[in-house]
Amino acid sequence: EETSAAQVSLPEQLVNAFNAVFGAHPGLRANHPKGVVLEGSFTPSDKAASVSKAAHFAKQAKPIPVTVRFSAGSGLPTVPDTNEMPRGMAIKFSLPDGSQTDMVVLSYNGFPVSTGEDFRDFLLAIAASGPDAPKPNALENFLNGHPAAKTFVQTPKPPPVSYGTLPYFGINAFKFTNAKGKTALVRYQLQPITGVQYLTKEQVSAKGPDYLSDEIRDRVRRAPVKFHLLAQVAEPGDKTDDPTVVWPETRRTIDLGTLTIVKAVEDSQAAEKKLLFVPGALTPGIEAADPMIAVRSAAYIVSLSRRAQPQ
Ligand code: HEM
Repeated sequence: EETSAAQVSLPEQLVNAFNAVFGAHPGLRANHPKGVVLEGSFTPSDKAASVSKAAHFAKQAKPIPVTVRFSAGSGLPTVPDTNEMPRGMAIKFSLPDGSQTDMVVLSYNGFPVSTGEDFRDFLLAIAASGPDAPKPNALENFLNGHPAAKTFVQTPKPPPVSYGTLPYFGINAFKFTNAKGKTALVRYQLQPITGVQYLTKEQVSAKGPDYLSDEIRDRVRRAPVKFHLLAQVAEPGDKTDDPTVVWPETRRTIDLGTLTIVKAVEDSQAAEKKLLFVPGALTPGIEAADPMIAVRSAAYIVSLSRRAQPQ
C-alpha cells in the first residue's frame, strides 16, 4: 500500500530528509548526533528580570542548575571535529518550581533558509546532488534561488580552539514579557568569556577527529567554562519570522546573566540518549515569535520518538 507524501507531516518529512542526506542511525539524533554532555549553572544579571518574568531571570537564592550539550552540526555520528561546520549548544535550565526550559543555539549567526518547508527542500536538494548527479544539480539550483543558503554554504566555519571559545546564536526570535506586561522581541546570543578563538589551518591539521569533545572535558577539569547570555533586542521593522535575516550588530543587547559549565557528565552517551532539548520548551515570560520554532520542536520530537525505539 502506498502512502502519499501529503499524509506525512512536515516534521516527519524533515526527519526523513535528514535521513536521506546522512543516513538513518538507530538510537541517535537525526541531526547533531555527535555531542558531549556537561553540567553547570546559570546566574541571572540584575537586569534580566526587567525584560522577562521567566523564573531563571529572577533574582535567585542559588544559581539555576543547567545541563549543556555541545554538538557537531552534521547528521553524521562520526563526523570529524576538524570539519568546517556550525557547532551546536543546547541548554536545559532546571527551574526552582521543578519545571525545565530549553535553549538550542548554533555557532553560525543566521539560518540558511526561512521556513521548515525550505529546510526540507534544501536537505532533499543536497541528498539528490551526489558526485554522479548531472550539472547543474539540485543543490546548485536551490542555492541560486536561495541567497541566504548560498551565503551559508560559502561562509567559512573554521574549527574552534574549543566548544568554549565559540559564540552561539539563537537565530529564531522570541517574545519576552516582564512582570509589568511590557514585551520585547529578542534573539539570544552566548559570548564566551575567553573571547572567540578559532584554530589556524595548520593547527587543525594536527588535531584528531574527536578533539573538541576531549578538549572540553579537559578544559572544565581545569576551570569553569563561562558564557555571557545576551538578548539582542529588535527595533520596529526587524523581522521576527525570517531567521535568514540577521539583525544589525548595532541593536541593543541586554546582559541576561552568566552560564558557568563546571563538569562533564560521567557517561555522556547514556545521558544524551535520555535528553531531549526542544526549542519550544518555554516558561512563562518567554514565547515563540518565529513560526520556525514550532516546526523545529515537532521535528525534534519525531527524532526522539524514532531514536527511543528499542533496537
Ligand atoms: C526547521 C528548522 C530545523 C529543523 C527541522 C531542525 C531539526 C533538528 C532535529 C530533528 C534535531 C535532532 C533532535 C533530537 O533528536 O533530539 C536537531 C538538533 C539540533 N538542532 Fe535543529 N533543526 C532546525 C533548526 C535549528 C536551528 C535554527 C538551530 C539553532 C538556532 C538548531 C540547532 C540544533 C542543535 C544545537 C541541535 C542538537 C540538540 C541536542 O543537543 O540535543 N536547529 N535539529
